Amino acid sequence: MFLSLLKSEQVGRYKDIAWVLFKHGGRELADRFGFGEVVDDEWTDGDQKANAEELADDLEKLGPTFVKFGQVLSSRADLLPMTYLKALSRLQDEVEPFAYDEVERIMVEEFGATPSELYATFDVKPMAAASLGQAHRATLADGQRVVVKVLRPGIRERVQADLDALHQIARWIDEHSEFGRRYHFLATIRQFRRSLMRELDYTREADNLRTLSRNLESFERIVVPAPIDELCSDRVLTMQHMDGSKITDITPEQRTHVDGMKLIDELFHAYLKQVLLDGFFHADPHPGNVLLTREGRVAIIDLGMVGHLDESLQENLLNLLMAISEGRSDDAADLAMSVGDSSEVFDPKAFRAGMREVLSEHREQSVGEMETGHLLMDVCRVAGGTGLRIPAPILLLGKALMNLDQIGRTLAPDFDPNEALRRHTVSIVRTRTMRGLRPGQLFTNLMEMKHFTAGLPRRVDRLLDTLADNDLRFKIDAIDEDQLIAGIQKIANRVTAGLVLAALIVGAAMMMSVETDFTIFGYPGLAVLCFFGAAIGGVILLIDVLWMDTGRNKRGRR
Ligand SMILES: Nc1ncnc2c1ncn2[C@@H]1O[C@H](COP(=O)(O)OP(=O)(O)OP(=O)(O)O)[C@@H](O)[C@H]1O
Repeated sequence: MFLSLLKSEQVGRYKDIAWVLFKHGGRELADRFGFGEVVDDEWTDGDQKANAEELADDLEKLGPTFVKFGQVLSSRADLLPMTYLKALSRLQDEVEPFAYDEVERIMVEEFGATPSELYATFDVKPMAAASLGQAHRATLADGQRVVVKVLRPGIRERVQADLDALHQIARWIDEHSEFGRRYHFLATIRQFRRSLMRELDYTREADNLRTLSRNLESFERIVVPAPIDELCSDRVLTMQHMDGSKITDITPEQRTHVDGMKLIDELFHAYLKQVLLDGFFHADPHPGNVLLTREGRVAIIDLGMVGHLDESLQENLLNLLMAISEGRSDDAADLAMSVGDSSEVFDPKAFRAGMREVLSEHREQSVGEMETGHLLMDVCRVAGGTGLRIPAPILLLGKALMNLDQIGRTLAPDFDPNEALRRHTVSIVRTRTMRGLRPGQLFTNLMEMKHFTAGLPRRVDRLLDTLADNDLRFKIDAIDEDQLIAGIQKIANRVTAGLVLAALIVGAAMMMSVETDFTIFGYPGLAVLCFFGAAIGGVILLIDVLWMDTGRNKRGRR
């Protein structure tokens, strides 16, 4: 057993982690490790909810790395049922704050001065204490209100040790279980390590705030706090204070003061722009990270976790979202398969059937119930269940859109995300075209796909039937070289004759003004002869053209 390979002081921690994973990892793993029957297949909804809450509690007890791990798992619609995703999304990381002495020590180490020397005021009591850091209210010398986030002391070392343990366990699971082969646990942990290590560097979060703020500057109802550069380091982040309440906490009275429909529409548009145009998006827009400011704007905070999409994934995702929102299940399945990575056990037939079922279920929903995020999460669930691995940014996006659906319900219950998706996508495609991002292909895809795909299944069906009957024939019209050359020669002769006739006419016209004794009908004789010559030649050429071409057309029809 792999536990025997570890140092004795690590064993206790590994055991705790392994136990939680196996306890909730399903019967397959539990059996494999001889823990007995931990999970029963015949769960009722109530059992499942209770187990999901228990998983959230167990992860919380394991500490900050696992609280973050739970938050990441909450986007894995391909791996876990919705009840679990919901329980994990609520995972609280309100933990015990650390002492102000530590804050002071970190400030001195980072900037060589204490908070009272660096800020005009600094609230000793933290406004929030999360697993990775805590936030304090402060003001600058010019009176500007700021929030100062300070990284928890010793957190990097602790997270590193936990990640090492998770890495070992994940590798073991991948090598020894069907579950691991299907879901590539190790790849998930590697990615988790990368994103968590980035979250532990506040200079990155400051960069993310700057980038998002720049990308969203055209949205007048959206605001992103600006970092205060001279008071930022990898362990301290000072940024503009956003004066407002969390969307989840707004009162019905506050709601009447804002145009909820416009706000959510702009927020939705901003998200689509982040994902489909900028390829850089806020990966954690849970309602607690979105504030409604006193001026009636939406503030986006906590840019610790961001998602990146390259251009080709953006394009595929755009087409996938359109196919999903229009209920074109076969197109959506094709697109998902082109972005996904098939495991050895992938079953395309079951995937297509699942997609059809999910999209038809959602088609029956009324406008108010439509949830794009939920829909995308369901697509990921079907993919995971049939062995198709969906890229992490799409999973993150599913969760982000689901959070937006929730924010939408709070701000404007009548908001229709599907309609908004279609409307904003058109403007996004236009901007992509103007920016020169593979415009032709994308635009054609979007605008023509609908009509093209309507007839496509029928055409493909017919083609496949013919192939199956071994009755596919090709008709090839070969070119007769001699005839082609004769034809070209004829064209050349006609063009030359035309040019000579044109020259005669121009020459005749020029001679009209020449004074001469030789006249015909009172006009210069040479000019009149040239005109006649040109007219007779023109008529002959015309007859030749009409005669020959009509004859060829008739032959062609025969
Ligand atoms: N710019 C800001 N303006 C106003 N309040 C803020 C601002 N930044 C953070 N806060 C408050 O501090 C809390 C913690 O901040 P934030 O979510 O960024 O911390 P975190 O440690 O990254 O949390 P999490 O672990 O949930 O990601 C927020 O929920 C919010 O109440």
